[in-house]
Amino acid sequence: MQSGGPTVASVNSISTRRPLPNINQRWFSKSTTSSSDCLKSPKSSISTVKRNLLPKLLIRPTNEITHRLSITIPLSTMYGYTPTSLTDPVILAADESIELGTQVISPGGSLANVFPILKYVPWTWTQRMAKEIRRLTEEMKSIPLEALKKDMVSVQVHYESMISDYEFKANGTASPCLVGEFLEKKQVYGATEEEEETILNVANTVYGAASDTTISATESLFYLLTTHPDVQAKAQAELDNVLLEGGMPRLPTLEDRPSLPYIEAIYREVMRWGPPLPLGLPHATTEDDWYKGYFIPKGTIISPNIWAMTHDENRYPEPMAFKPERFLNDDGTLNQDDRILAYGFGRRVCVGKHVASSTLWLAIACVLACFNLEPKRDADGNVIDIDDKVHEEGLLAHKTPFKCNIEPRSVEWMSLVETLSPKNQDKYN
Ligand code: HEM
Repeated sequence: MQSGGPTVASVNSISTRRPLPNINQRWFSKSTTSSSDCLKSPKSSISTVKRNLLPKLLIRPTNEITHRLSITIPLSTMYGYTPTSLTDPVILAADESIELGTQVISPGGSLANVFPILKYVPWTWTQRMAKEIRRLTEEMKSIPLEALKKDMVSVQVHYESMISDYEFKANGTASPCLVGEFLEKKQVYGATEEEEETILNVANTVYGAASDTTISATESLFYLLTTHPDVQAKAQAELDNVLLEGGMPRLPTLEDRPSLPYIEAIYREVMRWGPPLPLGLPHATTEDDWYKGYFIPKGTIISPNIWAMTHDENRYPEPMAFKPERFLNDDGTLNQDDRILAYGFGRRVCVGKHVASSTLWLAIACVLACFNLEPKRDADGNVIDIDDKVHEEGLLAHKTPFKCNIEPRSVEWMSLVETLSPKNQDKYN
């Protein structure tokens, strides 16, 4: 548990009656340039990081990598669906729907948040947005659902007597997924329309909640590692100690997590430095309240200023600096500051925080084990400066794009990564 950090009380202290605490302009400056067991299981995180992240680092631009990692996990755990590219129709519909949705729910993002009566007036901006979001949400649901149903039909024909087994696809390539599990049980036990609707809505919520947040954290991760070679070197020394067996490398797994305190400290520091939702998600009070002399009427929209909490100078001196060491004791063990405020608080805390934590930890450990990251150089060999700007997209913060080189650390690591490439999967599995 966290020791003496910001509490839920400090969350309540921010009301619409009072200006938000002095949040750093960088997050919001428009002028910047450039469930089910599926939710608890780290398995999807492991295979996605290994198959979708590492081989791609050898060949793809980083923005595609961060998207691929972050989008594939929720889509595969919910629908067993693997998008083929960043222009996959599910991704396009989701991107647009999430962007419009976060605009609408942002405090001040819509007049209807201030004057709720406007929700009922047809042809207002909010009404039109809501209609468009509904259309896009239907697309996000129906495309992967139809793909999954097709696969399941072939299962019925092929494996009729094994319908209650976890073999969803005739070709056997799909991992178990929430919607598939439901459809399978429905064939055996039946289900009401309402139950089906609920499951599909859960799947959609997870996809919406999991993708952009993980993308944002992964962007911060790549930026911070690229600009901090000292942190990379320290982390790689720790990883080599655990992962090199007889000189031969192996990839990290979640079982290694307790043996790698510096990697854990990097995870905590990335989430502290760049909380993906700097102002959390807005909530409304259910009754009148007083806090430190401020009256907060029932129905007030409250935004927890997570960014201010993770950049509290008293708690985190030099808060803009990236220093994983702030989470370590003098003897190199982890300190007690293990509450990741970026996931929110209380009853509505992020339900996917364990999936996110496993995914991000594996991404940090695997990337650093296999690669060195450094800023790109121009034709004369000079380092191209990387700015520290971050921009907002709805409620989410994203690092502005930057260029970096991602090089395998050695021939041995490179060969290991190549074995994970999809074209080699059959050979090595
Ligand atoms: C870096 C990754 C992530 C961050 C920083 C993050 C952060 C958050 C935050 C701040 C909230 C709002 C909490 C509140 O209302 O106080 C939230 C809610 C939620 N998150 Fe996450 N999240 C992440 C990843 C995920 C993943 C991977 C999933 C699903 C697998 C997920 C599913 C959800 C859901 C369903 C909610 C709504 C919970 C509710 O309202 O009861 N999130 N998340």
